[in-house]
Amino acid sequence: MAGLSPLDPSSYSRPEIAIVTNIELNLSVSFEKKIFTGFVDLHVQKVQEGADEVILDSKDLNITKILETELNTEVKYTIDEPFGEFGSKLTVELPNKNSKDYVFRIEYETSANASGLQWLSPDQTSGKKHPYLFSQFQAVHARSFLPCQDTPGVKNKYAATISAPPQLTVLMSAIRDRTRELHDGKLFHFVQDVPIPSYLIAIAIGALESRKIGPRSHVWAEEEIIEQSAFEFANTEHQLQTAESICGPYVWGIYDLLVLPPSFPFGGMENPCLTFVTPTLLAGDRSLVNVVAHEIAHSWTGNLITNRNFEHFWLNEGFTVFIERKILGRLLSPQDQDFQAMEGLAELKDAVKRLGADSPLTRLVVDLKGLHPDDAFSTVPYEKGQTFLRYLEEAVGGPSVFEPFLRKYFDTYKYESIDTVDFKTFFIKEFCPCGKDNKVKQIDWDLWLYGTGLPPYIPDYDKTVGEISIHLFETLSSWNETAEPTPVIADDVKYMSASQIIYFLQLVLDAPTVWSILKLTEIQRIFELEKNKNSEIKLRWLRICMKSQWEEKIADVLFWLNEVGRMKYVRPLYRDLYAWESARYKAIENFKANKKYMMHVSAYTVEKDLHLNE
Ligand SMILES: CC/C=C\C/C=C\C[C@@H](O)/C=C/C=C/C=C\[C@@H](O)CCCC(=O)O
Ligand SMILES: [Zn+2]
Repeated sequence: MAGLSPLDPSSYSRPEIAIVTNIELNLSVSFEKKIFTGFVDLHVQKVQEGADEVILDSKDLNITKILETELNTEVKYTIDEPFGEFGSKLTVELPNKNSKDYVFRIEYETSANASGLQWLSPDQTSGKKHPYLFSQFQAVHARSFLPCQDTPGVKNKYAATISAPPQLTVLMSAIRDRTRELHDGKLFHFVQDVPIPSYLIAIAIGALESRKIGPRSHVWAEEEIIEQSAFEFANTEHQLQTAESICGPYVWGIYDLLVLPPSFPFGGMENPCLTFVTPTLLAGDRSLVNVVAHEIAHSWTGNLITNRNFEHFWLNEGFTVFIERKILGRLLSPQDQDFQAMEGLAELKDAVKRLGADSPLTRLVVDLKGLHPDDAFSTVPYEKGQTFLRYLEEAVGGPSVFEPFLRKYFDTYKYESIDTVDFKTFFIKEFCPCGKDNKVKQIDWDLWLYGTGLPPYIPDYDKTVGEISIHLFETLSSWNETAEPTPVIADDVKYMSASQIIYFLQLVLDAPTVWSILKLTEIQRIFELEKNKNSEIKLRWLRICMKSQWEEKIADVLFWLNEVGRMKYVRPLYRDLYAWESARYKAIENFKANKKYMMHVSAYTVEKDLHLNE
């Protein structure tokens, strides 16, 4: 497929011929031009005897010169025509040299429309005084920031020197080493000594403040939300210690959080040493910190052991959700752990319904040949993946057997990139399915890994925590609102947690019947939804309103769509508006007007949701 690798359908790079072993970036930022300029030193090792080129990924990069620094000679290179959203193949000639090792200095600049970078003007920030820049490189956007082997099958240490205007702070997914004042700016130096895949390189530059929230953690944000952020994430160290008690030592030194502007496209991104989070987590009551537990879990699953390519994304995400819920189970209760899984299952059912039960994208291991990872993304690898692991855990005898296995798995494959067959082989070796009735022997690996639709087995989750939501849903479902007085008062629901309200709303959203606006008005009143700051509640509430075609609420939806860029919220709401014929035009006009403020990945996917590219 247009020169893409047989080992990774999302990358041109061929590490089996010559591999990048270390990255040293030296860049300066221009907010005026929305570009980075400078060079990167790529250390390259010949793998195949007789190899005469190293193949890299690049996207919209303006490369001006490539030098081999030890020979101090300019080398020849070619940049192929871009193919779809994958960028261009960059082939660099290996000069004739006796040793296997090379250092290439690539002089280049990024482009103003780099798909992995989001540039904000001062008026798009909270402080309104300074510009802001942040990155989101997963799955394959690192190539729009630097030429590299942009496949998770290759892991590198990296160092970076970044120069920026004096009022701004640069942060990266690495240890902050030192800062130097220049006459016209500041120089920031970073070191990441644990090998990571390119998608975990990350950068943010803005007028940032920090607060210490634990012995190895700071939270970073613009001044306007720093106190709120410090409050929301105050329990981070507790979560980290709980994760360590499950997974083993945390190897990354620091665990900082950066609260980004609202256009950040995901809930969180597990950038090492510096998790990126959306400000939609700032609920004011710490009710959405499960996302932080998720990102902390990635410190082992995804960041230490990494999917070899994105066809095995469930190895990153299914394991991470599974560990996230174990952390919450330890911090809250086993019943809460199961409740979270029930909520996740409801989201999985929604996704399977939307994609179609026979869609290849509902498989745990997907085929990405010719398909961009951003187009394959859904909750399936997360929730079907965690369900599979829960099933495996039950099959081998429960957590007391499975957790020591997990620690051995982490220890065996740490710092490596693996695929599903590696995991299966390791599992089978550990739990030798010898006996006839052995549950391990009965595991239908092919059905789980390559079957479409919902998981073949759904665990019998403890329903204690969800009972109140189910009861409320049933009461309101059977209420004849035109003839009977309301069966629920605010007192009945005042002790419901945010998660219980979310689950109740999810049940309403998934109900086969459409609830009347009268009934919805009642829900709005008893939960005081107009005042609620929890974004998961808001998402479900607004989706319910769209399902019931509550005309007046369209304005609220559009307002929120223009405020946040988190795809988990923006995509379903745009799809809902599109599905409602009389709201469709408004949705399309709104999107066209606001597209320029969205990050590439959000605009790219919503454009498809609105069928604008057909
Ligand atoms: C089977 C899917 C195959 C490949 C998809 C891989 C990457 C897709 C790309 O779009 C990037 C995803 C990045 C995700 C980052 C964070 C998520 O865990 C957030 C989840 C949603 C949210 O809470 O907002
Ligand atoms: Zn994740």
